Amino acid sequence: MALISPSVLAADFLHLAKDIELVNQSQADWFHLDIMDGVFVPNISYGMPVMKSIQSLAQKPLDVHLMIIEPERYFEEFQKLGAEYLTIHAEASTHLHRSIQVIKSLGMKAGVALNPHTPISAVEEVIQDIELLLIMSVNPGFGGQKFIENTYSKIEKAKDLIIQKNASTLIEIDGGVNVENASKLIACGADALVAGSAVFANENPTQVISDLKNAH
Ligand SMILES: O=C(CO)[C@H](O)[C@H](O)COP(=O)(O)O
Ligand SMILES: [Co+2]
Repeated sequence: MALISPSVLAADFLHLAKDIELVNQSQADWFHLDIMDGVFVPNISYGMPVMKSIQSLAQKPLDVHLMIIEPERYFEEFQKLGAEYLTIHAEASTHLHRSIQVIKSLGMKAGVALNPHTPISAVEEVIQDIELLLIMSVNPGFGGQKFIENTYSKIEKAKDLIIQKNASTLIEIDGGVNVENASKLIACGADALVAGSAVFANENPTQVISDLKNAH
């Protein structure tokens, strides 16, 4: 069974408490929080005050996906806001190794995200240091985009690397994940699935979370 991380980006922000509570009561494992700065990606999502409100209600670990330049400026703040997994983009961190060590020294689990064009080899030298490898299956910045098919072979390459290096890194897939492609993603080696619009744009989000959880 894969870990399921519903993306709050697709939730109803006018009734955020309702959607957080829905995830609390569901089979989901984590909350996926997308933080965008309008520079690294062409969109601005939400920031610290909203994350603080989410944290106050969330009863599951916060899986925080930073899509911001120079993310190290905010590591301590995200730690205080309760991030369990803090994921930074390889493309946004000049000193990726150092940033990973800082995240871990603050007591968080470190994740690295890769854009669709970035090869798995970009994390070859740090794979043993990270708890999570987030493979973007859309170009980051927006929810509701079409899944990029090349992701399947990329997951297999990531899995090979993890086995070869004897690492225990989890592979997370983010973007365009739904009940239709979940089984194939898991078969290729995905350990965790992020789903935003597939969950919250559906009239029965709890059922979709359950279907994703039970995909095999
Ligand atoms: O990181 C992201 C976008 O940059 C989101 O997590 C992702 O797009 C989830 O949304 P959806 O499931 O609707 O594609
Ligand atoms: Co994300």
